[in-house]
Parts: sequence; C-alpha cells; structure tokens
Amino acid sequence: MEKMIVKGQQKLSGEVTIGGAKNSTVALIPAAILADTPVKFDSVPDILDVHNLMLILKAMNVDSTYRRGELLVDPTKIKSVPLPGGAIRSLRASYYFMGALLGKFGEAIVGFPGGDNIGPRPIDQHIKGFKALGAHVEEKENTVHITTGPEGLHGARIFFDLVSVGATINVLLAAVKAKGLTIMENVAREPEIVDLATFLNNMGAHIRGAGTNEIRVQGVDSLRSKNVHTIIPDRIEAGTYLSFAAANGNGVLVKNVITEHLDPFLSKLEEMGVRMEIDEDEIYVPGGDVLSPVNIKTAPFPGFATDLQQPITPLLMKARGSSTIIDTLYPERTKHIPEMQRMGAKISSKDGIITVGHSIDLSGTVVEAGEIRAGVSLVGLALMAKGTTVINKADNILRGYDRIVEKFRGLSVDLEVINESESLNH
Ligand SMILES: CC(=O)N[C@H]1[C@@H](OP(=O)(O)OP(=O)(O)OC[C@H]2O[C@@H](n3ccc(=O)[nH]c3=O)[C@H](O)[C@@H]2O)O[C@H](CO)[C@@H](O)[C@@H]1O
Ligand SMILES: C=C(OP(=O)(O)O)C(=O)O
Repeated sequence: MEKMIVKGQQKLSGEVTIGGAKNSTVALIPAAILADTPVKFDSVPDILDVHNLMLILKAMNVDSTYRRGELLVDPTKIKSVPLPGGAIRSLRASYYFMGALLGKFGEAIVGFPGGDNIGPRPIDQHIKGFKALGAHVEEKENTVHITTGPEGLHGARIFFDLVSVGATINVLLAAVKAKGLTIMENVAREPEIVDLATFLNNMGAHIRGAGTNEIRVQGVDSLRSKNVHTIIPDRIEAGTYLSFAAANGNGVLVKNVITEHLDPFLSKLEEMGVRMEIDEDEIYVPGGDVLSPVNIKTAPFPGFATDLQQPITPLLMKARGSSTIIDTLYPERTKHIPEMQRMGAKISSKDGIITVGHSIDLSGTVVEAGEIRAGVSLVGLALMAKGTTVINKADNILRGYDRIVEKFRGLSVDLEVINESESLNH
C-alpha cells in the first residue's frame, strides 16, 4: 500500500506533457496477444495497470519488456491458460483477455475483474456479444468460462442494450478473427476505441466505423504487426492537469493534447470563465480567473466524461456559487465526498445530484483514495488547503496516473509517495 503526502498551498506553474491514454493502453495490451508477431507500442504510460497486465501476460507465456514508455510484447509462444485471479483482480480491463483469448483460441477462462469501486459494473453486454458470436458462456465460482465448438466463432449482428466501452472493445477483440461479418450496433464512440481499431487494422484487421455508433468487422485469419503503435494522449490525465491549473495555477502549459477529445470538458471550462490559449496540441492556462458555477451531466463520448467529474471538483470549488454534477453512468461515484468534507469542502450528494459550493477554508488531514479519480481530486484539493494532507490507498491513483510525482515536480509542486510497508520497517 502506498500513501501520498501533499503539502498545502502550492501553486502549479510550468509545463506538463501528457502520457499515453490508460484506457487505450489497457485494451491494446490484451489485443497484442491476437498478433502472430511481436508487437511494439510507444507512449505507454508508466502506471500500475500496465505492470499488472504484464504479469498476466507472463502467466500466458507471453514475454513483455517495458522501458521509458516503450513496451514490447511477444505473443509468439503464447499458451491458452486459465486466468482465474491474482493480477486479474487488480484492474478492470483484465476482462479484455476474455475477448482476446476467445479470438485467439476460441476459449477463455478468466476471473471477474477488479478496477475502480464506482458502483455496480455488470458485464452482461460483453456476454451477450460473445454468445451472439457463437460462444458458450458459463459463470462458475467468480470465473467466466467461455468456449466454442469445433467451428469456432462466426460473425453476427449485435445490438447492445446500452452504450458500453468495455463491451464494445471486448466483443471487437473476439470478432476480429471470427468467420464472416460482425455488425455491432449502439456501440461506444470513445477515442480509445478508435485507437484500438487503428492498431488492429494496421496489423491486417478489417474494422470499419470505429468512432461512430456502428462498427463492422470482417474477420481475418492472421494479424501481423509491421510498425510501432503510438498510443493516443490521455484525455483524462490532460483534463485533470487543466482543472488543477485553472483552480490553483500560475501559468501552466499542458502539452500533447488532442483538443477535440476534450471538447465537452473545455466548453465547461469556458462556461466557467477559465481563460485558455488553445493551440494545435497544447493548451496554456494563465490561471487566476474569477469563475462562475456550472451544471454538469456525464454521458458517453462525446459527452462530459464520468472520469472527469471528480477531477473538475477542485475547480468548481473556486466558483462564486454552487455547481451541480449528475453522473448518469455511475451515480454512486461519490467516494471523494466524505473525504473532501473532512477537509472543510462544501460538497454533498442527494438524490443523485452532487452539489459543490464555493470552498475557501480547506485544511489538510488524513484521507483515503477510494478509487483513481476520487484519489486524484483529493490531490487537487490538498494543494489548495492549509497544512499537509496524507492520502492513504494512493495505489489507486498510481493505477492510472503516469509518473505523477515527476510531473507535479515539473509544475513546481512537491508531493511524495511512500510505501507503507517500507515505512513500517524503518
Ligand atoms: C478501462 C476503461 O476503459 N474504463 C473506462 C470504461 O469502463 P467500462 O468499460 O467498465 O464502462 P462501460 O462503458 O462499460 O459502462 C457504462 C455503463 O454501462 C453499464 N454496463 C456496462 C457493461 C455491461 O455489460 N452492462 C452494463 O450495465 C455500466 O454499469 C455503466 O453504468 O468506461 C467508463 C465509462 O466511460 C469509464 O469510467 C472507465 O474509465
Ligand atoms: C473507472 C476508471 O478506470 P477502470 O475502468 O480501469 O476501473 C477510470 O479510469 O476512471
């Protein structure tokens, strides 16, 4: 277990370069096992999820090496083995091995995934998709057993009951090598899905329509990597630094951003009165603006991302008045609220509406990172508070924030991560 120590009243200034998107990376790594050649990625974030996925690869006899943002995955000696638990439970996206193993071997035994505790996260739509492709799916002792007959998977028309990032990706991973045409309707349109389709198409897959609400996949027999795949920038990491820069910054340049991926977020910042200089792939925030409250409702892409509803909270606390947030995807994504209240923040939740008031009297205390975005929003608040904040369970933040200590240092902010077991031994 890690804990993070954040000294209060530190303003951000300087530059930060955004890393590769966590939610692309965690789909691309399982997708790599579909290849019949080694695969190379760059702009890979240094996050716990990547290291845990590498452990899962190892269990399948897939070698992988990570160095300075480059990840090499060699699936040429892969073995079809059950993945009942262990690292599988450390992250959400381990469920992508269901689709990838099914596509590769026509069978998969994978434990139920972990990931952020943000309310119920069923996988019925993933299973509906696998079944439509001809798989037999059984759930036994917290493990999903997926098999096919000798004829393997076949193309199908699948209409998803709701828009799900995970189900879209998982079914795509299985369909890419199924026999014939698969038509997936009512799919998610997130940029990370487009990134995955680009990677697979560059290896010889036939995927059309990624980024729209209908994806068509013509199955192929083999996928071979011919070039390095550069992962798209993390729009959620970018949004987090932009929010903190606007709330508590003294001139911050956020580099390596695809601004179109942040449109709904940037338009909320503009509505609040945040000044920004938006260039092709970077955004400068001077800071120090007088801000107005706003109302936010999360929605699947291109709506306002649920993963940014907590990171924008420190900024909402600077507005002159009360803002509201409705998280339509995860109404129970409120783990930050009691922690922030203990720091003196005016934030509450009732009947699915989070109300964030003007909060200026904040003090550091001991808090807990209940999940990744709850945790990082506490970092934002801690930097504005008086005194020091200790954030327990900081592993949840390190799951998905690339080299966070180094990046904050580049923004003139000092924070420390301490391994609790090590500190107990000293
Ligand atoms: C690794 C990854 O990319 N994680 C992201 C992904 O999670 P994840 O892929 O788990 O999220 P989904 O898009 O699947 O979930 C959207 C909504 O659909 C519901 N649902 C989903 C699948 C299903 O079979 N049945 C069902 O009811 C979920 O409970 C949720 O309310 O998208 C979320 C929504 O943008 C983000 O918060 C996560 O950061
Ligand atoms: C919910 C998130 O991640 P995961 O789906 O990996 O738990 C997130 O990144 O905010």
